[in-house]
Amino acid sequence: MSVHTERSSSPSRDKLCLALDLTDRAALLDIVDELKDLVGWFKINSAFTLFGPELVRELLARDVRVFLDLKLHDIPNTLAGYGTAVTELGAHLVTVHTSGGVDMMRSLVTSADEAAAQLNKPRPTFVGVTILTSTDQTGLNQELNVPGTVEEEVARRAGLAKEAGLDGIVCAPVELATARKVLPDAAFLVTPGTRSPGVSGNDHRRVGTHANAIADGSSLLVIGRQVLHSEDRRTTVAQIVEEIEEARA
Ligand SMILES: O=c1ccn([C@@H]2O[C@H](COP(=O)(O)O)[C@@H](O)[C@H]2O)c(=O)[nH]1
Repeated sequence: MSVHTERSSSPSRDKLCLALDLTDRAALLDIVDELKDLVGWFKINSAFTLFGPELVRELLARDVRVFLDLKLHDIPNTLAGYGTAVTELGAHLVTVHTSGGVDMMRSLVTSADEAAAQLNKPRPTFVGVTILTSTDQTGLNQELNVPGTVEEEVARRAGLAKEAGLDGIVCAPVELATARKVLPDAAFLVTPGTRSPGVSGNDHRRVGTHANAIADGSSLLVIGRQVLHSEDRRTTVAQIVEEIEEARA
């Protein structure tokens, strides 16, 4: 089995993913061109709905890594189809909801492994979304009717991801230490919900700083609005790079 693992020469670039939550195709590609020397990964959701696989190919042609944030959640047979499709497309990283269960997640991985062997190319890295960073303790217990603490539930779902053969998980920065205890050392831990000190966490309910997330073992910081809404995107990214470098020192 081969999985996308290639690394660039800049460690901080490898740790940074820009969430391209915008639907203007030209503006989106301009931002990628503006920042791709500093940012190694670019994530698409709504833009994929609008512009589809062609957009993924356009990003891949720019020699950046593509995070296709599909947050898959369906029956195992349907997930098998996705496993083949995302491998054929060449996405580097794909999300699936752990709440769909082990059989569902395993079906994605198995079909992607088969497609990768057939096509002689790596399959995407698969990470399981544990609890969305917009969910807090009250939301988990009262609205979703899930007992226990958020941290316990993240650990439980990380265990399901491991059992299903996923490569890692998505969690809030505050759960990294717990997740690292449940998962193998090589697990790929993706953390949205990080910000520079003093910057608004927006709709995230479980947030942390970029520096703390790196120090606690995040594999990839996913950052959108702090960069997209800033007056000078390059300066903002350069400042985040500094925070990452300091945390790694
Ligand atoms: O639990 C999750 C899972 C995914 N996300 C995604 O991360 C980015 C965060 O964007 P910001 O603008 O930096 O808040 C966004 O694309 C989400 O879809 C998440 O936030 N939480």
